[in-house]
Order: sequence, then structure tokens, then C-alpha cells
Amino acid sequence: MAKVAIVTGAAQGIGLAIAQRLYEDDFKVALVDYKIDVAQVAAADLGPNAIALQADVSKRDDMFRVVHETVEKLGDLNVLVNNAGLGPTTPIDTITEEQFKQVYGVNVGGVLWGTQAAHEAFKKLGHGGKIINATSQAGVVGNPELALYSGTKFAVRGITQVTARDLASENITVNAYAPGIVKTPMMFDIAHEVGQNAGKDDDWGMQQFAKDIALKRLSEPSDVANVVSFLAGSDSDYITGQTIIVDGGMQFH
Ligand SMILES: NC(=O)C1=CN([C@@H]2O[C@H](COP(=O)(O)OP(=O)(O)OC[C@H]3O[C@@H](n4cnc5c(N)ncnc54)[C@H](O)[C@@H]3O)[C@@H](O)[C@H]2O)C=CC1
Ligand SMILES: CC(=O)C(C)=O
Repeated sequence: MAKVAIVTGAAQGIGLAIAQRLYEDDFKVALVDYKIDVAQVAAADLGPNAIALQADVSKRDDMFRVVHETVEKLGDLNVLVNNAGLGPTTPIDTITEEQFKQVYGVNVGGVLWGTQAAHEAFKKLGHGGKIINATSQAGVVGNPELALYSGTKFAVRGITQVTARDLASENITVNAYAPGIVKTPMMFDIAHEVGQNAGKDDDWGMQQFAKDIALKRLSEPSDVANVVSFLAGSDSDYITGQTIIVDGGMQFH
């Protein structure tokens, strides 16, 4: 029987590539995003075993609701990919309380609420599952002008390690993927802002991040989806608490 996966932030970028790849891997997939119109088009493009659900992942009730709706509509839940995230450029002196709450609410809160909701569903369904969280190479080594963002992504690695230990006895694995410089709207926005802050263009901004990639190319979203496919499948059953870096050779740990 087909397994069921939820992917948050699935309307575009890395989340969309993950949803597409898991669908190809024979999962039924719920694409969760607050951009519901875009997610609906993406789900329709995938086929009859995909649905789109609207949620703001920073809201605990939203995450419990979409997990319930997924089980109701697709019949089970086996994998949750906590992918949704925000990546504003935040030179240290510019950070406001509002920004702090927003970015931590989505990037960290989204992972916590998703994990709680999936855990409750796995218990009710009487089986284990896999929780897969989005961190970043910027959550392995601090990146310039990304104090808020990098901080949240270090936190995601911490939560991944703790929940892996806490949930292991229930046959739930928890792992994370740490992409590098991926061609998505988020990364193009960051390159634009970093370039603008220095009085330079977007290409210069992108180079500040891309110059140290050993493989000498930017990442496609599919590079990340390939790793998530592995983490969602049975070949990774004996792996938990780990962050897999998929950055073309930027950070070596
Ligand atoms: N693009 C990159 O170079 C890298 C991205 N990442 C991480 O990968 C994940 C995906 O990133 P991208 O695809 O690049 O981002 P993106 O900005 O292109 O797409 C993010 C998606 O998440 C959705 N989203 C944002 N906040 C949400 C919320 N509160 N509730 C529901 N949906 C929400 C957006 O509507 C959008 O569809 C993020 O967690 C990001 O931090 C990590 C390393 C590098
Ligand atoms: C956006 C991001 O995660 C970077 C620059 O690693």
C-alpha cells in the first residue's frame, strides 16, 4: 500500500521538488503551504494521489489540523517533511522583535508543532514514522548577515537530535537535510539583499555564498529532493538524529 507524506512549504522551491520526488517514489503526498492557490495547482499537476492543504506552520493548531486532514483524506501518515522556512537578510543591528518572533515562529515553531502533530498521529495510527527537518549549511556554520536565519537553523539541528532520542523507542526516526545554495526564490532574494546592502548587484550577492562550493555549481532543488527521498525511504531506517549536508562541498563536518 502507498505510504503517505506531508511536505510543508511545498508550493515552490525545495518543498515542491521534494513533493514531486516523493510522489514519483509512490507516496501519496499532502502539499502544505500558506500559498494555497499555488499549492493546489502543484498538487493537480502531480496527480490524483496529491492534495493541497493551507496552513501557517508557525501556528500549532494549523499543523494539527493539516495532519488530521491528511490522515482523513489520504488514509495514513508515514513521513512528515518540515520544510517551510523564511530567510530574511538581517544585519545584526537591524533585527527587530517582530522579525525575531516571525522567523523563529516559522523556522523553529513550524518544526516543533509539526513534530508534535505527527507524533500524535503516529501514536493513534499505531506505527512509527519518519520526521525530516530542513536546516541549512548556514545552520552548520554561521553565515554573514543571517544572524536570525542561521540561529534558527542551528536550533533545528538541536531539535532533530533531541527528538531523535525522545521518539526512537516508538520507531520514529528524525533527521535533517542541510542544503547549500539552491536556486529558489528564497536564495535569489537573499543574493539580491546582500548585493544591495553592499551597493553591488545580485550576481555579486550570490557569489558571496557560492564562491566556496567545491563542485562549482549552484544547487538545483532536485539535489536536495534526492537526499530527502533517501531519508523518507527504508534504506535510511538505521539513521536517526543526523543532519545530511547536501551543499556541493561547502561545509565539511
Ligand atoms: N534556497 C536555499 O538556498 C536554501 C534553503 N534552505 C531551507 O529549505 C527550505 C525551503 O527553502 P526554499 O525552497 O529555498 O524557500 P522558498 O522561499 O523558495 O519557499 C518556501 C515555501 O514555504 C512557504 N512558507 C513560508 N512560510 C510558511 C508558513 N509560515 N507556513 C506555510 N508555508 C510557508 C512559502 O509560501 C513557500 O512556498 C527552507 O526551510 C530553507 O530555509 C536551506 C538551505 C539553503
Ligand atoms: C539560505 C540558506 O540556507 C543559505 C544561504 O545557506
